Amino acid sequence: MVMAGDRETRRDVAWATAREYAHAAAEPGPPVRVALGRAAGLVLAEDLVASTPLPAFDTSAMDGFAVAGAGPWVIVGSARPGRSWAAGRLEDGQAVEISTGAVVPPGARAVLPVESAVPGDGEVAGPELPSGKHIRYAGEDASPGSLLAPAGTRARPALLGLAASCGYDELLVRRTPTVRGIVTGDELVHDGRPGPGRVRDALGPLLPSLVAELGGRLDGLVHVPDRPDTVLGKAVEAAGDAEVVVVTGSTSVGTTDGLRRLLSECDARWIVDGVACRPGHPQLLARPRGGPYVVGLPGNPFAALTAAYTLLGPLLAGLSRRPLGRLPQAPLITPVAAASDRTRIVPVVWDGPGVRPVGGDRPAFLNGAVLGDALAAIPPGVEPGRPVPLVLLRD
Ligand SMILES: Nc1nc2c(c(=O)[nH]1)N[C@H]1C(S)=C(S)[C@@H](COP(=O)(O)OP(=O)(O)OC[C@H]3O[C@@H](n4cnc5c(N)ncnc54)[C@H](O)[C@@H]3O)O[C@H]1N2
Ligand code: MOO
Repeated sequence: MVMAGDRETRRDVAWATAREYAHAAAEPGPPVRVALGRAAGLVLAEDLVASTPLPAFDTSAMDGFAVAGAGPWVIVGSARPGRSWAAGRLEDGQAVEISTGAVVPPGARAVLPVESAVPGDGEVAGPELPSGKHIRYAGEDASPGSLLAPAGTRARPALLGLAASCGYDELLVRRTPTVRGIVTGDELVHDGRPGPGRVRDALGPLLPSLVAELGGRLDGLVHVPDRPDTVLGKAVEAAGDAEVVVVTGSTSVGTTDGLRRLLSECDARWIVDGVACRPGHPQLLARPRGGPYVVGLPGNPFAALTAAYTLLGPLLAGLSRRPLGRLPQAPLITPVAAASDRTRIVPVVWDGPGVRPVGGDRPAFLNGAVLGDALAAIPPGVEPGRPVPLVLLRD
C-alpha cells in the first residue's frame, strides 16, 4: 500500500512510482448493480463465480447418435436442443438421433458423429467409441462456486457472454469515473490553420476518446484564458461535481501558469508534484479537500498524452478498482540512450522480438504517438538491450 506523503516527498517522483501513487490515491465510490445489457465496458465490483455447473447438463458435442453398449444400435427416438428424449434410459444396443447441444439421454455411453454412422433399416452401425466420446458432461467446464473472473475485471464482450451463460441478469460494477476537462491557453484557436501566435487546440479534440480509453467518461469540456487566475479557480470549482478534473496547460512555472499556485492556495493534498520523465515532467496530481482529483497535463500535446498515461490512466483504474497490472516489456532493437536522471518516453513500433523508436516525438508533436504501437518508458540508466516497460497504444 502506497501511503500519502507531504509535498516534498511527492516532487519529481520516479515515473513508475508516480503511476503507483496515482493508482493508490484513488478512493472509489460505492458499486452499483446494473442489468447485464448495461454493463458493457464497466468493471466488476465483485468476483464472477459460476452459479450452476457448466455445462448445466450432459450435452452432445456433435450431430449424430447417442449410443449405449456395442453397435449396431436400434434407433429408438431423437433428441433436439430444447426437446429431450424423454422415454427413460437408453439400453445397450439402442441409439437416439441427437443434435449438437441436446441433452444426452441417461445410459448413453458416447455420441457417434453422423459422418461415421452407417445407416441401416431402423438402425445404425459405426466404429467402437471410447466411453464419453463427444459428450460434454455437466460441470466439466466449471463447477458451482468456481471463480471465473476476479473483481476488477472489465466487462468486455466475452465476460458478458460468460455471465449470461452462468445465468446472471445483473452485475455489481463500478460506475465509470466522470472527468471534466479544462483547456487553458490564450493562444489557442479551435478552427482553421495555425499561424503566428495561433496554436490550434490539439487537446480538446483528443480528450474525450483518451479519457474513454483510460476508463473514464469526459462529461464536459471548457476553454479558459490563462489570466486572470480567478478564471481557472472558478472553472475548477465549477467542475466540483466530477470525480476528476483534467487541466491542460498551466502546469509550468511561468506567469500564465497558475495551476500549482491555485492548488497550493486551496491547501490541496499533493499526490504527485512533477514526474522525473521527459516529456511530461511538469504534470501533477493533487486533491483539494473534499473536492475532485485534479490532474494537470502539460500544454505540449505529446507531453500531455504521455502524462495522461502516467497519472490519469492509473488514477481512473484505481477509481474503478482495476489493478494497475505489470506493464509488458520488450527490448529496444535500435538502442536509445537512457537519461541519467529521468525516464525517457518514446513512441515505438513492434519489430520482431523487440521494439524500435518511430520518431516524431518532440513534446509538441503527436506524429510518433499516431504511428506507434506503444510508448516505451526507458528508465534512467538502463543498459542497452534490456527490456523496458511499454504502455500499449493499441489493443
Ligand atoms: N522555466 C521553465 N519553463 C518551462 C519548463 C520548466 O521546467 N521551466 N518546462 C517546460 C515543459 S517541459 C513543458 S511540457 C511546458 C509545460 O507548460 P504548461 O503546461 O504550463 O503549458 P503552456 O505553457 O500553456 O503551453 C506549453 C506549450 O504547449 C502549447 N499548448 C498549450 N495548450 C495546448 C493545446 N491545448 N493544444 C496545443 N498546444 C497547446 C502552448 O502553445 C505552448 O507552446 O513548460 C515548459 N516551460
Ligand atoms: O516535459 Mo515537457 O513535457 O518535455 O515538453
